[in-house]
Amino acid sequence: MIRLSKKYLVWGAVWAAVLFLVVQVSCDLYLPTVTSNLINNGVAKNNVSYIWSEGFKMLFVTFIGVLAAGGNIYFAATQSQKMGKKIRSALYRKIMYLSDQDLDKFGDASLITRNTNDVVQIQNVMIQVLRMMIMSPIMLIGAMSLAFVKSPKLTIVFFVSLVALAIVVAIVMSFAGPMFKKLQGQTDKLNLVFREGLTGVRVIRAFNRDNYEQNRFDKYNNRYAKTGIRVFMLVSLMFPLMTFILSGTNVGIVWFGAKMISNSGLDVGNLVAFMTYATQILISFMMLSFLFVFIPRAQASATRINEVFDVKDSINDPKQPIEIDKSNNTLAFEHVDFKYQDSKTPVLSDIDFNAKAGQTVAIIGETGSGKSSLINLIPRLYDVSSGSIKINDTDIRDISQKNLHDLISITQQTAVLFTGTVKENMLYGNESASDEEIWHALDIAKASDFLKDEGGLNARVEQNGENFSGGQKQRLAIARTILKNAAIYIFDDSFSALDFKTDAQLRSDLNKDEKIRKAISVIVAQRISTVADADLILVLNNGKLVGAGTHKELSANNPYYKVILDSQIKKGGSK
Ligand SMILES: Nc1ncnc2c1ncn2[C@@H]1O[C@H](COP(=O)(O)OP(=O)(O)OP(=O)(O)O)[C@@H](O)[C@H]1O
Repeated sequence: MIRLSKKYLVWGAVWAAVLFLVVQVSCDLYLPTVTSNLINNGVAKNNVSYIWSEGFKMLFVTFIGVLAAGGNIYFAATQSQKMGKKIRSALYRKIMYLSDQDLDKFGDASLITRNTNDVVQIQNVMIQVLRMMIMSPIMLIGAMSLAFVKSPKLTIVFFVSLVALAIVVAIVMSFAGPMFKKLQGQTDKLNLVFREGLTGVRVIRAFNRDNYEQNRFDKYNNRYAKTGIRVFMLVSLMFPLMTFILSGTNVGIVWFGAKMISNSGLDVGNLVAFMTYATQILISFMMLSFLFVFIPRAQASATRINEVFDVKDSINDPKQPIEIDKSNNTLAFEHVDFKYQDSKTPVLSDIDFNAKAGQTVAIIGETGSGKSSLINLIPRLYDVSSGSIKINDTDIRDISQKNLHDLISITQQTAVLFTGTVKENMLYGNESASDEEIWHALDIAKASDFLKDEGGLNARVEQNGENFSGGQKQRLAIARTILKNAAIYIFDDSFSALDFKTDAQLRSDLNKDEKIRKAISVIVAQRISTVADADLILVLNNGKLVGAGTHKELSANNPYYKVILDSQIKKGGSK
């Protein structure tokens, strides 16, 4: 937490909070002395004018104390909230740049909890730290010194109470700390199951698994509630115990104080002041104790947040990047091997091919043969394990990621749309595109007809594009890809959701587009009809390149291609 505080607190504001607090505590500490004077010199001696003047003094000091408390609360509240805002924002930025591998490692649900619930824990504790953690020690030391001045003998009473309080706090803390850590982990699990339930709600209903999923959710919910009940019962136990010790202390002070008064060893006013100091001391100690119980919870959250910040970027920019522009580009895979971090066997082995501007490369192969893995290497979503990928004879690891991403336009296997309007989604591909250019891209992607009925470019896109069908979403994603001015266009199984006729029409229109005709297109597909026109067809089998050539060449002499071709002809596929 110290690390996050150092980075995200504005120290000028923190000092202002401290300054206001010092004023507030000074006022609080001065008040019992004024009370004691008022009783000893005013009430006991029947001096009405002294009572008035001390009374006004009390009001004035209280007023200043209230103002100072307001100032402190203002700075403490704004600083803790701003700190939360900055952490959330920095964490979001970090998450956006995490490699796919690291995203998989944390999981979506955990990253969401870290950026919401964990940050809130820190925020909540920080406001208390900026008040109690500073106020309590000052109050504790100030009240103890002043109480000691009033009566050194009576001080022994609350020393005994302090030891009792310390024992209670130590016991509670030792149990509560680990429990709070466990609670945060269980929040992750609960979010994960909830998220899965939400996204899979249709599947759950279709398979009649409502009860099964409900039980799964209840299992984690019960675990979370059990830990929560235990830890909060434990912490709540501190209240009555502390009140008991506080009351015992007051009884002890009154008992010994009364004896001292009867022996003329103490004034009544001093006893009243002493009791107020004793209450201040014990309350400060209690506040400090509560903080020490809640700090471990925030510390657990801070550790989880720092885990994300500490992830070293596995995909790095070169120190001296080579700039590549978009004209007459080439793309080459040179003996590329690739293996996912946690898997033992390589997903791709010895992939080798070349393409130049104006050519279309198609990749075909059965499910799981490595097609998506291959194309994910081009924008460096993952880095090759060995070999190299080159654009214009330059290794893509020697190009800045910004430059590389600028060269590439990609449609992923699952179309991703963002909440907003269709136009906003289209502008993702090209911020400065005119409406005319957008309609041109939508025309090629065969998305304009249904869009006209939906309200044109201003049609709403709901969360995950759920107000569009799978095929419509896919077409919008294709249009966005086309709209971008790129050197390499990648379509990962993007045409599978289209019927044969639309698929053929779309590819034919794609080839007519000036921008795309001059670029390299990489198409992943399952259907022979989609890949048949490509300049180079790569046949993948189990991560190995088992065929490369044109449709004509491969149909004549490649057994793997022939198997796919035969199976599709038998099924009634075209070509
Ligand atoms: N993130 C990942 N971590 C570990 N293994 C993965 C990951 N993604 C894919 N794989 C594995 O890599 C292999 C190739 O997967 P890939 O998605 O590249 O195949 P594909 O040919 O595109 O399949 P499909 O036609 O079904 O889309 C599969 O065995 C898969 O289990």
